Amino acid sequence: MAEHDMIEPVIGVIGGSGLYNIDGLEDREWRKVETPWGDPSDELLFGRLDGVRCVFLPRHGRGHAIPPSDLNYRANIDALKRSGVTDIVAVSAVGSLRDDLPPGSFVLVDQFIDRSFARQKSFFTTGCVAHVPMADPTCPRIGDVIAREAGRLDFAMRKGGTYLVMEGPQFSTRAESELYRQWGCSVIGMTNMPEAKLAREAEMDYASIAMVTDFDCWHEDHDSVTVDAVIKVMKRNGERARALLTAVIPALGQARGACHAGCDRALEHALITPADKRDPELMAKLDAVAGRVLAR
Ligand SMILES: CSC[C@H]1O[C@H](OP(=O)(O)O)[C@H](O)[C@@H]1O
Ligand SMILES: Nc1ncnc2[nH]cnc12
Repeated sequence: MAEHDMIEPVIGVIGGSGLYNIDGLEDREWRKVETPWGDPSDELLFGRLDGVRCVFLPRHGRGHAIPPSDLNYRANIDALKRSGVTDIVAVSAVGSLRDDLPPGSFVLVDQFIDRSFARQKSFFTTGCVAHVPMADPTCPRIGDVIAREAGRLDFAMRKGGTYLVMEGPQFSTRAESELYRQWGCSVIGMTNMPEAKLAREAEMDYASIAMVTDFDCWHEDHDSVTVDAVIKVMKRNGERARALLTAVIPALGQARGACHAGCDRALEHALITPADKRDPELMAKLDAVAGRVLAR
């Protein structure tokens, strides 16, 4: 896309623990989307909110049956891209690593430390190598819109924070939790990587709203984190996230030019394998993710 072209954005929402649906969608329809990377977590929910096209995907599937390490992150991102999504708002439950982010806090994440290790992290495997920039892993344009709408709703949200991605599914040990605090991390979760990396490779703008459910295990006034405790806070967080999305989606959906941060052109200078050395089978699989740059 050239910088002066106008687009009608399509907003993708990836719902994490506690968010399996979104409110107020017109023309709603759950549809199966096939991808060359396998099956996404579930069918995708298509619809419109105030006329803005949006597509919702429950990250762990409806019924939350898929753990973080078994999620097919590539299929999830490809399915959204294939469905026309331009902007992704990811919503996730997290533990807090800071005293001033108690359960119930919302954080607009702007950095990640990726400690996950048992996942497929790239669309670009042997046969076509690409290295996209990740210095700023989230889209500041989407972040500004979320922060503005949160402000309008009088909704407290911390702008900026580092999300430590652990492999899981077990929660962290106290020593790990203390280490991540020393590293200056704000929150801990299990899913935003490789999701954010793959969104960047697929040239989709990605923002992450982290909803704090617990103090992980470092906090002296709190016991170890348990799923029961997490679920109690998660229900309330989920309701508030749905209210926020009802405002954010129509605001993000206004016609716009290219992203000033360049997220939608991340592959522009990323491919290193020359055209005549690329694997045709892999090229076919990359049709949705990299079609813009491979077509020329
Ligand atoms: C239910 S607590 C642990 C679980 O919740 C988070 O999931 P998501 O990021 O999809 O909201 C965390 O990453 C774990 O997968
Ligand atoms: N403490 C925690 N650690 C990892 N993922 C989480 N998701 C919610 N709380 C979490």
